[in-house]
Amino acid sequence: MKLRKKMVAGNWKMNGSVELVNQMANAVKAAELDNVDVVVFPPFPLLSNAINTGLNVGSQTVSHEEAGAFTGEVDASLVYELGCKYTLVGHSERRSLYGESDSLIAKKFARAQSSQLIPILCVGETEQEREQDLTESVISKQLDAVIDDLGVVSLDKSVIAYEPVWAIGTGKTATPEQAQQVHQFIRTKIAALDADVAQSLIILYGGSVNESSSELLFAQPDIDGGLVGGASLKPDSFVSICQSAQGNV
Ligand SMILES: O=C(CO)COP(=O)(O)O
Repeated sequence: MKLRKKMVAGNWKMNGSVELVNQMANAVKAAELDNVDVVVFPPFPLLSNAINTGLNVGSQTVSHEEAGAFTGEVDASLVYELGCKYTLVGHSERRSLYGESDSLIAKKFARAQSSQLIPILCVGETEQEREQDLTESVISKQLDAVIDDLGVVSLDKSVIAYEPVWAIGTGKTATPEQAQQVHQFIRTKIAALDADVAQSLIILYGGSVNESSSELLFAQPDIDGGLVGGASLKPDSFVSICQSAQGNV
Protein backbone atom coordinates (compact mmCIF):
# COMPACT_ATOMS: atom_id res chain seq x y z
CA MET A 1 0.00 0.00 0.00
CA LYS A 2 1.37 3.40 -0.99
CA LEU A 3 1.95 5.67 2.02
CA ARG A 4 0.69 9.18 1.58
CA LYS A 5 3.18 11.93 2.44
CA LYS A 6 1.78 14.61 4.71
CA MET A 7 1.30 18.11 3.29
CA VAL A 8 0.81 21.48 4.94
CA ALA A 9 -0.27 24.41 2.78
CA GLY A 10 -0.41 28.04 3.92
CA ASN A 11 -3.05 30.19 2.22
CA TRP A 12 -2.05 33.79 2.88
CA LYS A 13 -5.20 35.17 1.21
CA MET A 14 -4.80 38.96 0.66
CA ASN A 15 -2.05 39.28 3.27
CA GLY A 16 1.70 39.21 3.49
CA SER A 17 4.74 41.20 2.38
CA VAL A 18 8.22 40.68 0.98
CA GLU A 19 9.44 40.69 4.57
CA LEU A 20 7.04 37.91 5.57
CA VAL A 21 8.18 35.82 2.58
CA ASN A 22 11.77 36.04 3.81
CA GLN A 23 10.87 35.32 7.44
CA MET A 24 8.77 32.33 6.40
CA ALA A 25 11.47 30.94 4.13
CA ASN A 26 14.06 31.19 6.92
CA ALA A 27 11.76 29.57 9.47
CA VAL A 28 10.76 26.70 7.14
CA LYS A 29 14.40 26.06 6.12
CA ALA A 30 15.62 26.06 9.71
CA ALA A 31 12.99 23.48 10.70
CA GLU A 32 14.27 20.87 8.17
CA LEU A 33 10.82 19.51 7.44
CA ASP A 34 11.90 16.57 5.29
CA ASN A 35 8.88 14.33 5.75
CA VAL A 36 6.21 16.86 4.92
CA ASP A 37 5.44 18.80 1.74
CA VAL A 38 5.24 22.44 2.78
CA VAL A 39 3.69 24.89 0.30
CA VAL A 40 2.83 28.57 0.63
CA PHE A 41 0.18 30.45 -1.34
CA PRO A 42 1.00 34.17 -1.17
CA PRO A 43 -0.75 36.84 -3.28
CA PHE A 44 0.35 36.99 -6.94
CA PRO A 45 2.84 39.88 -6.60
CA LEU A 46 4.84 37.86 -4.04
CA LEU A 47 5.04 34.61 -6.02
CA SER A 48 8.44 35.31 -7.58
CA ASN A 49 9.95 36.40 -4.27
CA ALA A 50 8.67 33.27 -2.60
CA ILE A 51 9.91 31.00 -5.42
CA ASN A 52 13.35 32.62 -5.25
CA THR A 53 13.69 31.67 -1.58
CA GLY A 54 13.36 27.99 -2.51
CA LEU A 55 9.94 27.56 -0.89
CA ASN A 56 7.35 25.40 -2.65
CA VAL A 57 4.79 27.85 -3.92
CA GLY A 58 1.28 27.91 -5.35
CA SER A 59 -1.21 30.54 -6.52
CA GLN A 60 -4.54 31.18 -4.82
CA THR A 61 -6.49 30.98 -8.07
CA VAL A 62 -5.95 30.91 -11.84
CA SER A 63 -8.09 31.89 -14.79
CA HIS A 64 -10.17 29.27 -16.56
CA GLU A 65 -9.15 30.92 -19.82
CA GLU A 66 -5.92 30.70 -21.76
CA ALA A 67 -3.86 33.84 -22.37
CA GLY A 68 -5.80 36.59 -24.10
CA ALA A 69 -7.96 39.67 -23.57
CA PHE A 70 -9.02 38.99 -19.97
CA THR A 71 -7.97 42.06 -17.99
CA GLY A 72 -6.94 41.27 -14.45
CA GLU A 73 -6.94 37.51 -14.89
CA VAL A 74 -3.86 35.32 -14.48
CA ASP A 75 -3.05 32.43 -16.81
CA ALA A 76 -2.16 29.09 -15.23
CA SER A 77 0.70 28.47 -17.68
CA LEU A 78 2.36 31.73 -16.61
CA VAL A 79 2.02 30.71 -12.97
CA TYR A 80 3.69 27.39 -13.83
CA GLU A 81 6.41 29.10 -15.86
CA LEU A 82 7.23 31.33 -12.87
CA GLY A 83 7.93 28.18 -10.85
CA CYS A 84 4.72 27.44 -8.99
CA LYS A 85 3.74 23.81 -8.51
CA TYR A 86 0.17 24.19 -7.24
CA THR A 87 -2.90 26.37 -7.41
CA LEU A 88 -5.95 26.50 -5.18
CA VAL A 89 -9.25 26.17 -7.02
CA GLY A 90 -12.72 26.71 -5.63
CA HIS A 91 -11.79 28.19 -2.27
CA SER A 92 -15.01 29.04 -0.45
CA GLU A 93 -14.13 32.77 -0.55
CA ARG A 94 -13.91 32.54 -4.36
CA ARG A 95 -17.22 30.69 -4.42
CA SER A 96 -19.11 33.04 -2.11
CA LEU A 97 -17.48 36.47 -2.71
CA TYR A 98 -16.75 36.14 -6.44
CA GLY A 99 -19.60 33.89 -7.51
CA GLU A 100 -17.45 31.02 -8.76
CA SER A 101 -19.73 28.15 -9.75
CA ASP A 102 -18.95 24.43 -9.72
CA SER A 103 -18.70 24.43 -13.51
CA LEU A 104 -16.28 27.39 -13.56
CA ILE A 105 -14.20 25.67 -10.89
CA ALA A 106 -14.07 22.49 -12.99
CA LYS A 107 -12.77 24.59 -15.90
CA LYS A 108 -10.09 26.14 -13.67
CA PHE A 109 -9.14 22.67 -12.44
CA ALA A 110 -8.73 21.48 -16.06
CA ARG A 111 -6.78 24.58 -17.06
CA ALA A 112 -4.44 24.15 -14.08
CA GLN A 113 -3.74 20.53 -14.98
CA SER A 114 -3.18 21.26 -18.65
CA SER A 115 -0.59 23.83 -17.49
CA GLN A 116 1.09 21.19 -15.29
CA LEU A 117 -0.02 22.81 -12.04
CA ILE A 118 -1.46 20.55 -9.36
CA PRO A 119 -4.91 21.90 -8.43
CA ILE A 120 -5.97 21.82 -4.79
CA LEU A 121 -9.75 21.57 -5.06
CA CYS A 122 -11.46 23.11 -2.03
CA VAL A 123 -14.84 21.75 -0.95
CA GLY A 124 -16.98 22.26 2.12
CA GLU A 125 -20.43 22.95 3.50
CA THR A 126 -21.87 26.01 5.23
CA GLU A 127 -23.14 25.89 8.81
CA GLN A 128 -26.72 25.88 7.58
CA GLU A 129 -26.05 22.99 5.21
CA ARG A 130 -24.47 21.00 8.06
CA GLU A 131 -27.46 21.69 10.31
CA GLN A 132 -29.75 20.46 7.54
CA ASP A 133 -27.70 17.28 7.20
CA LEU A 134 -26.60 18.24 3.70
CA THR A 135 -22.83 18.00 4.25
CA GLU A 136 -22.32 14.86 2.17
CA SER A 137 -24.60 15.89 -0.67
CA VAL A 138 -22.97 19.35 -0.93
CA ILE A 139 -19.49 17.84 -1.05
CA SER A 140 -20.57 15.17 -3.52
CA LYS A 141 -21.92 17.82 -5.86
CA GLN A 142 -18.70 19.86 -5.59
CA LEU A 143 -16.58 16.78 -6.37
CA ASP A 144 -18.88 15.56 -9.14
CA ALA A 145 -18.49 18.85 -11.00
CA VAL A 146 -14.87 17.83 -11.64
CA ILE A 147 -15.37 14.05 -11.87
CA ASP A 148 -18.24 14.29 -14.38
CA ASP A 149 -16.34 16.73 -16.61
CA LEU A 150 -12.84 15.30 -16.40
CA GLY A 151 -13.16 11.76 -15.09
CA VAL A 152 -12.06 10.34 -11.77
CA VAL A 153 -8.49 9.85 -13.05
CA SER A 154 -8.12 13.64 -13.15
CA LEU A 155 -8.00 13.48 -9.34
CA ASP A 156 -4.78 11.50 -9.60
CA LYS A 157 -2.71 14.66 -10.05
CA SER A 158 -4.65 16.80 -7.62
CA VAL A 159 -5.20 17.42 -3.93
CA ILE A 160 -8.57 17.85 -2.21
CA ALA A 161 -9.00 20.28 0.69
CA TYR A 162 -12.03 19.83 2.92
CA GLU A 163 -12.75 23.25 4.38
CA PRO A 164 -16.07 23.55 6.21
CA VAL A 165 -17.16 27.15 5.63
CA TRP A 166 -18.24 27.49 9.29
CA ALA A 167 -14.70 26.72 10.43
CA ILE A 168 -12.88 29.21 8.19
CA GLY A 169 -11.58 32.23 10.08
CA THR A 170 -13.99 31.62 12.95
CA GLY A 171 -11.75 29.84 15.47
CA LYS A 172 -14.30 26.98 15.39
CA THR A 173 -12.10 24.12 14.20
CA ALA A 174 -13.93 20.93 13.23
CA THR A 175 -13.23 18.21 15.77
CA PRO A 176 -10.86 15.49 14.54
CA GLU A 177 -13.86 13.11 14.45
CA GLN A 178 -16.03 15.52 12.43
CA ALA A 179 -13.23 16.12 9.95
CA GLN A 180 -12.26 12.43 9.71
CA GLN A 181 -15.88 11.51 8.99
CA VAL A 182 -16.01 13.82 5.97
CA HIS A 183 -12.53 12.86 4.76
CA GLN A 184 -13.51 9.21 4.94
CA PHE A 185 -16.70 9.99 3.03
CA ILE A 186 -14.66 11.70 0.29
CA ARG A 187 -12.16 8.84 0.03
CA THR A 188 -14.88 6.18 0.00
CA LYS A 189 -16.85 8.02 -2.67
CA ILE A 190 -13.77 8.20 -4.89
CA ALA A 191 -12.77 4.59 -4.09
CA ALA A 192 -16.10 3.42 -5.50
CA LEU A 193 -14.92 4.82 -8.85
CA ASP A 194 -11.18 4.10 -8.65
CA ALA A 195 -9.58 2.46 -5.63
CA ASP A 196 -5.99 3.40 -6.60
CA VAL A 197 -6.81 7.07 -7.09
CA ALA A 198 -8.59 7.14 -3.72
CA GLN A 199 -5.76 5.39 -1.92
CA SER A 200 -3.08 7.84 -3.04
CA LEU A 201 -5.21 11.01 -2.92
CA ILE A 202 -4.00 13.68 -0.47
CA ILE A 203 -6.99 15.14 1.40
CA LEU A 204 -6.21 18.21 3.51
CA TYR A 205 -8.34 19.70 6.28
CA GLY A 206 -8.72 23.48 6.50
CA GLY A 207 -10.61 25.75 8.89
CA SER A 208 -9.03 27.42 11.93
CA VAL A 209 -6.12 24.96 12.09
CA ASN A 210 -3.58 26.09 14.68
CA GLU A 211 -0.67 24.60 16.57
CA SER A 212 -2.96 23.22 19.28
CA SER A 213 -5.45 21.50 16.97
CA SER A 214 -3.17 20.27 14.19
CA GLU A 215 -1.63 17.21 15.85
CA LEU A 216 -4.89 15.37 16.55
CA LEU A 217 -6.37 16.35 13.21
CA PHE A 218 -3.32 15.08 11.32
CA ALA A 219 -3.37 11.81 13.29
CA GLN A 220 -6.70 10.84 11.70
CA PRO A 221 -6.35 8.07 9.11
CA ASP A 222 -7.86 10.03 6.20
CA ILE A 223 -6.44 13.48 7.03
CA ASP A 224 -3.20 13.96 5.14
CA GLY A 225 -2.34 17.45 6.36
CA GLY A 226 -3.79 20.93 6.47
CA LEU A 227 -4.68 24.04 4.49
CA VAL A 228 -3.94 26.80 6.96
CA GLY A 229 -5.14 30.41 6.74
CA GLY A 230 -4.54 32.79 9.67
CA ALA A 231 -1.85 30.69 11.37
CA SER A 232 0.14 30.49 8.11
CA LEU A 233 0.94 34.21 8.47
CA LYS A 234 2.95 33.55 11.65
CA PRO A 235 6.18 31.71 10.84
CA ASP A 236 6.50 30.13 14.31
CA SER A 237 2.91 28.86 14.31
CA PHE A 238 3.10 27.64 10.73
CA VAL A 239 6.34 25.76 11.36
CA SER A 240 4.93 24.15 14.47
CA ILE A 241 1.86 23.01 12.50
CA CYS A 242 4.24 21.56 9.88
CA GLN A 243 6.17 19.79 12.64
CA SER A 244 2.99 18.18 13.93
CA ALA A 245 2.41 16.82 10.40
CA GLN A 246 5.99 15.57 10.27
CA GLY A 247 5.41 13.57 13.44
CA ASN A 248 2.35 11.96 11.87
CA VAL A 249 3.79 10.44 8.70
O1 LIG B 1 -9.53 29.31 4.40
C1 LIG B 1 -8.62 28.75 4.98
C2 LIG B 1 -7.46 28.22 4.26
O2 LIG B 1 -7.69 28.19 2.90
C3 LIG B 1 -8.66 28.57 6.45
O3 LIG B 1 -8.47 29.80 7.04
P1 LIG B 1 -8.26 29.89 8.65
O4 LIG B 1 -7.15 28.89 8.97
O5 LIG B 1 -7.86 31.30 8.90
O6 LIG B 1 -9.55 29.47 9.25
